[in-house]
Formats: sequence, C-alpha cells, structure tokens
Amino acid sequence: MAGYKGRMGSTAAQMVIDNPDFELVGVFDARSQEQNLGEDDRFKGQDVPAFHDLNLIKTDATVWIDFTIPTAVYENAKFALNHGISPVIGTTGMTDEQVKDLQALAKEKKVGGLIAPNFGISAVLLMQFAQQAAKYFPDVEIIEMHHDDKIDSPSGTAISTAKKIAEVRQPKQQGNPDATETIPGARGAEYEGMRIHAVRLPGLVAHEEVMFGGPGEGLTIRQDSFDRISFMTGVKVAVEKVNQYHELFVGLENLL
Ligand SMILES: NC(=O)c1ccc[n+]([C@@H]2O[C@H](COP(=O)([O-])OP(=O)(O)OC[C@H]3O[C@@H](n4cnc5c(N)ncnc54)[C@H](O)[C@@H]3O)[C@@H](O)[C@H]2O)c1
Ligand SMILES: O=C(O)C1=N[C@H](C(=O)O)CCC1
Repeated sequence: MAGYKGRMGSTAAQMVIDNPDFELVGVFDARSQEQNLGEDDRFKGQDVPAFHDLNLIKTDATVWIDFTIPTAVYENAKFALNHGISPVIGTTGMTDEQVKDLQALAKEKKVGGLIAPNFGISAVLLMQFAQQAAKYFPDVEIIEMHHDDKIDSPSGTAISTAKKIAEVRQPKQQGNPDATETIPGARGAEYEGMRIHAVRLPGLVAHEEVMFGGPGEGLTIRQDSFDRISFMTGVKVAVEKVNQYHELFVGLENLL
C-alpha cells in the first residue's frame, strides 16, 4: 500500500486488513520516517513493515495499491512492474506518455495492472452514460467538484470523462465563437472543444456533473462520492482480478 498515511491509502489499507482473503504485507509513505504501521492508531494490532524510501522496499507483495501524488506515482508503478508486482493505481495526474510507458513495461514484464481514475461505481457508470448521451448532445460541459486539499485539476475522472466523450462526439465549436473572457479562465479548461470546470470546497469529497444542452432541452448526469468508502468496492475487485492479466488497463470498467 503506497500512500498509506493519506486519506485514500489509510481507507484502502483498512479495507485490505478487514478482508480475510487479503494480507497487508507492506506499507509505503514518504510522509514520515519514524512511524510504522504497528504504532499507527488506525491500524492497531497490525504488524506490517513500513517503508519510507522506494529504493529500500523489500516485499513479496503480489499487488501494489497506489494512492500517492502525481509526481510519485509513475516511479512507484515502474518499481512495481519491474518487481513483478501488479499495480492497482488510484493516483491521478499522470501524463498520457507516462501511462503509455507503463503499459509497454507491463506487456514486456507480462504483469497485469490497472490505472483507475475513479474506483466508484457511480463514476464508472456516469462516464458510460455520458459517452452514450454525447452521441446525441455534442454540446457538453463537465463540472467536477472535490475537497479543497486536492492538488491536481482537473480531476482524473473529468479528464477521463472528456476523453470518452471525445471518442463519440461530433467535433464542434461550442458556444459563441466571438465570446471573450472578462476574467481569464471564466469559461474553464478546454479539451477538444469541451469545457471542464474544477470546483474546490471544504465539505466536498468527490462529485461530478456532466451537463448536456440541445435545442429547448437539457440533460444533467451527476454522481457523488459522499465518503471514501465508495471507492473500496472497486479497489477490492481490482485487487482480486488484476493478477489474471498480462497488461495494464486504464479504467475500472475493464475489470468489472
Ligand atoms: N481512483 C480513485 O478512485 C481515487 C479516489 C480518491 C483519490 N484518488 C487519488 O488518489 C491520490 C491520493 O489522494 P488522497 O486524498 O489520499 O491524498 P493524501 O494527500 O491524503 O495522501 C497521499 C499520501 O501519499 C504520500 N506521499 C507523498 N509523496 C509520496 C511519495 N513520493 N511516495 C510515497 N508516498 C507519498 C503522502 O505522504 C500522503 O500520505 C490522489 O491522486 C487522488 O486524486 C483517486
Ligand atoms: O479525492 C480525490 O483527489 C479524488 N480524485 C480522483 C480524480 O482525480 O478523479 C477521483 C475521486 C477522488
């Protein structure tokens, strides 16, 4: 478990501990040198080796769960693949090139893995429904809403939603071509003619709305993760299945 001291890492570590079919064989976090999992209140009674330096990790793990940060996840995933450990990556913010590199490495090493921008079933379904709707409604805006500690924007889920929509959407100039922004950024980020808006507020966890508009009608699709427990069903499925493959998938739907 990489990032075990974080919001997601600690939730996922607890899920692993609570699952009789899984064994937590090691944890990794760059945050602090001195604490090990046995001393951490959240994991009382567990005796699991804790690592704080990627180069010092020694483990016979079969799966590497990663909820760290965008600048760490690529090296972490490479480490896992090079050691024959299947990565289950929830960390967002990797570039398309980094993902391609990792997919090539997984194929070369014959190791299965998954990168999922969102492990929530509601988000996976939202992306599928949005892709379906975009065939009929090419005018679309994506609004993602997250807690205010999130460091990457737009969210991995929003990028993934936009990519899925772009696969089927008839490319078009959306909005008024003569429009100007009185305050730069007012219209949000642009991806293939679509606009993505990132909201950050305390009290939120992870939410997304995809709004479609057509002549005289509109369609809004929304999903909400009210609690990080919402991601655990997906992480569990991934951990159970990922070793059956020899390639690195992107998107939980590939394993459902
Ligand atoms: N795929 C999903 O369903 C999903 C759901 C929630 C969050 N996320 C993503 O998961 C990631 C973590 O989110 P979070 O809210 O738990 O963040 P967080 O800040 O609470 O936790 C990140 C943890 O990573 C640790 N870390 C930082 N640098 C590290 C390094 N170099 N090596 C190892 N550990 C390091 C930090 O010390 C921290 O404990 C983010 O990218 C977020 O977007 C994905
Ligand atoms: O809390 C976060 O950070 C989340 N990030 C993911 C993203 O970037 O899409 C998924 C939901 C939670």
